This record gives sequence, C-alpha cells and structure tokens, in this order.
Amino acid sequence: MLQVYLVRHGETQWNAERRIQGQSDSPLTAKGEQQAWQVAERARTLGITHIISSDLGRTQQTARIIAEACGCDIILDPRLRELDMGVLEKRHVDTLTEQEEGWRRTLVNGTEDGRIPEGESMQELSVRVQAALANCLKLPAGSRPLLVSHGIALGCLVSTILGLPAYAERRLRLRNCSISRIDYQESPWLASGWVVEMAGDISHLDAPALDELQR
Ligand SMILES: O=C(O)[C@H](O)COP(=O)(O)O
Repeated sequence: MLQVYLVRHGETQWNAERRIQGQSDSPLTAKGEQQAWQVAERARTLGITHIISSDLGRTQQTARIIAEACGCDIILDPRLRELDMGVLEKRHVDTLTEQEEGWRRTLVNGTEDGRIPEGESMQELSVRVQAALANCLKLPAGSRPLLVSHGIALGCLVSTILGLPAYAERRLRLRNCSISRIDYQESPWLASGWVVEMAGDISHLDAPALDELQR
C-alpha cells in the first residue's frame, strides 16, 4: 500500500507577522528552521524515498532540510504551491476591509468560482493538488514519497479526500511543519482509493506552532 506523507513548511517571517503569503514568499524564521529539522528527524525514520516540494522558497527551504536527513533528492512540482491569493497577497490579515474579507469568503462559501480578484478558486487549487498527488501513483513500487506544501493547499487536499467540497470552510488545522499521512488502498471492504491515516500531527515539535491564522 502506497503511503504518502504531507508536510507543511516551517514558520516564515510573514506567518509570524500575520501577513498573507499565497504565492508570494518570505523566508523561514529561526523557529521555522528548527521546526524543519525536527520534522526531518521524524521523516528520517519513515523510509522516505522521494521528496516532492512546491517550488516556492519557503517549501524548498524546508524540503532541503528534510531531504538532507532522508538522503533524497528534491523534485519540484508547482502544482503543490499555495492558493494564489491575488490582490490580497502580502496584506496583513487584520487589515482587510469588509469587501476584501468578502472576497476571501467567496473561496469557502460555495460561491460558484469564488476567488479573490487576480487569485485562484478553491476548485482550481483542488484540481492541481490532486493531480500532484495522483503523480505519486506512477512512482516505482515500494516508493514512499513525502510532499512539502502549504496550509490551504494541503487542507484542501485532505478535505476533498474526506469527501468535502473544495470550497468547504476548512475544519482541519495544519500547523507549520505538521505531518500528515494518506494511504492509497484497494480493498473490497474499505473505501478504495486515498484514505487519511493521520492529519496535522505536531508531536515531533518541541514548541507550539502557529496555525494558518498565525495564532
Ligand atoms: O498565508 C497564506 O497564504 C496561508 O494562510 C498559509 O500559507 P502557507 O501555508 O504557505 O504559510
């Protein structure tokens, strides 16, 4: 059975400042680097064979630390990027106007093709992250990949595996350097396809990690 591990990147400067990143970027903080080393130490024990990472800086920085611990090369896949947050990128979460918050809400309230102006819809995000995951099925038998991605991207992926619509308000907290595991199984008894074995585990971190609202 194929096991795929999912890791959200370490805390970044803009996570700590409560600034929206989307497909903009900021470097890991010292705490974020420490988180990456801690999740890398855990990954070292998992028999990881491939590291596949969003090509944004914060995920590549995290992936390099994990890859060193696991002795793997890094494959970059832009389909694992964070949701494109359009005109709200770089903005502080607490400075959004009512209209701007309304744009954000169209992402998760079922608005057909809801999006932030110049950004991406959750349905579009879901299609590309699921395509990136499906690619893991083409890896050689016995592979055990670890994907490095982002809070909204991974939340959308796990939620849709659980049967929620891509635009459902996320009810799953994926903190910085949390690790999740999804398995691909084929069984006459259980749900065939992807199954969530573990989600958002941070037991390897020695200090509380921020969530997506940077709290
Ligand atoms: O800031 C964002 O775009 C999201 O809230 C979280 O994105 P990240 O997981 O890339 O930090």
